[in-house]
Amino acid sequence: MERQVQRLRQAFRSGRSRPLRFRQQQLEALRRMVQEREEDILAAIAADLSKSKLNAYSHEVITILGEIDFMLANLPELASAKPAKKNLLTMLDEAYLQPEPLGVVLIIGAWNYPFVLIMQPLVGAIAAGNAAIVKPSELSENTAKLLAKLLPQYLDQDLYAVVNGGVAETTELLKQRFDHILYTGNTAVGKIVMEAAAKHLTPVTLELGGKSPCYIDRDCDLDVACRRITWGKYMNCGQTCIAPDYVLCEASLQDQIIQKIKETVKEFYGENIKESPDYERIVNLRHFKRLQGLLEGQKIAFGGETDEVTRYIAPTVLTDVDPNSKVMQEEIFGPILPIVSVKNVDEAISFINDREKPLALYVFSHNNKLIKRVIEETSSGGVTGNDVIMHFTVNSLPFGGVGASGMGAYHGKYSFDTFSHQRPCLLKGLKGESVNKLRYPPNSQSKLGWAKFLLLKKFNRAGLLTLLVTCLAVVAAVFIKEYL
Ligand SMILES: NC(=O)c1ccc[n+]([C@@H]2O[C@H](COP(=O)([O-])OP(=O)(O)OC[C@H]3O[C@@H](n4cnc5c(N)ncnc54)[C@H](O)[C@@H]3O)[C@@H](O)[C@H]2O)c1
Ligand SMILES: CCCCCCCC=O
Repeated sequence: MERQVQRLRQAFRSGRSRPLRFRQQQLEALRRMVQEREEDILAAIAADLSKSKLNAYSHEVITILGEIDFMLANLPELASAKPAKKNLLTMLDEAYLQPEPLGVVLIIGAWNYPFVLIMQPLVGAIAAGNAAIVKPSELSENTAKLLAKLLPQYLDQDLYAVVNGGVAETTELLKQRFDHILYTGNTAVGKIVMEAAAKHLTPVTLELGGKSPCYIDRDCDLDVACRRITWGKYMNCGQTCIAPDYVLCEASLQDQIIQKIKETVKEFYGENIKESPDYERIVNLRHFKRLQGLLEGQKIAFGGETDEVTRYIAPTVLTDVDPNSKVMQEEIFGPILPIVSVKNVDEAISFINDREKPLALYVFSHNNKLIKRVIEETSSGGVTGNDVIMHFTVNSLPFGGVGASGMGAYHGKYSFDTFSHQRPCLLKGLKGESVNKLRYPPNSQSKLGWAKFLLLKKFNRAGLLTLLVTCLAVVAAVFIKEYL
């Protein structure tokens, strides 16, 4: 492992990954890989998550093609130096922010969207000019194996590498020194990653999970709300980091919501859900049993059927859920939707604020003011009003958590920034010592007066005009003294 990281670091130090043309070529190669090996990619995702190829394409491949296209279209602008504001003391100098790559970065992915969660950060890392090691999840082994086979065929092998394996391999990997780590997965392992990174003072982006609440207001189109919630909750069999984890609503709405979600489940997946190509399975037996455990002692409004052999759990709604029950203590990450009743929006806000900051927050209402109020008075990684999941798809919005749901963010420009250092540069000439004298010892009251004037004084319009004239006079004086 150490040798592998060394090899990447050497390649990075050669400077090969920095030129824009090189980054573009690598991103184009990545796009070619997705296009030419589409069938293999869809088959691997399908095998890992019992997912139809159509769903694998729309859940994972579209996102990556969109991300690569974005980076290719915007790379010159993203990588360019951005001029910075100057003060009176530096007005003749050049001040700018120069994005620079961080070095060798590590990307650790989770199993639930095994292709996206490796590829999307990798696109950002390459665009920003880094070398990268990716570590796909061992739980989605087909996608992991495929990435290990395909990426070296399309990308520069000295700069980009795939390491496969489980806890032992990741632990070994985390002993190495990286310049940034982007980890996607559960909070407990997030802490392990952060602790390992701290040993090298390596910055981390932690894309974690949590219980994302969904408040449904009484003033709402329940048909639309329930259709959207049903889509976001049961897609990927509930194994989505930003799936609505539970519903908060007034008790009087419960029965209607249950009925409408039940009807939508039928509309989406048919009478025999097990036969639906659009309904996935739980990733493994451990998670299947964990989810079964969450059903124990609950009042099942509909669903609840399970089949251990195929790891099938039906789309399920729980009603009158006690906030202290197990299903409300941990992220569900499966097709189980508890409904917890609250008296009103105030209670919903308190309920959310009494818990860890979630990765996503959803509010459904005709009343835009109410939506804005819930946003104002709570905190979460991201928000979608009157829908679920969709903020993930807008790459002009940074995607990430806050508090226990993570730190840092990526997607689009934010991926580029995550894997870059915005280097502040101030370039001065070697002339101008007569002005610089102001800051050299010995200090004096008059020098301090000038420093205050030049650095702290705020000007109105008239003041600005006087200042402009003064500056021109100073510039002229300096010019005459130093150049003539
Ligand atoms: N914020 C996001 O973008 C996002 C996306 C997907 C999933 N998630 C969250 O991830 C969680 C589900 O993923 P998971 O954690 O079950 O995935 P997982 O089991 O695939 O683990 C994630 C990664 O951590 C590694 N890992 C596991 N144990 C480790 C250890 N002891 N030391 C070092 N590395 C270790 C795995 O090899 C894997 O690559 C949920 O909480 C979900 O909400 C978040
Ligand atoms: C099209 C929806 C993709 C959702 C990906 C969510 C990633 C976290 O689990």
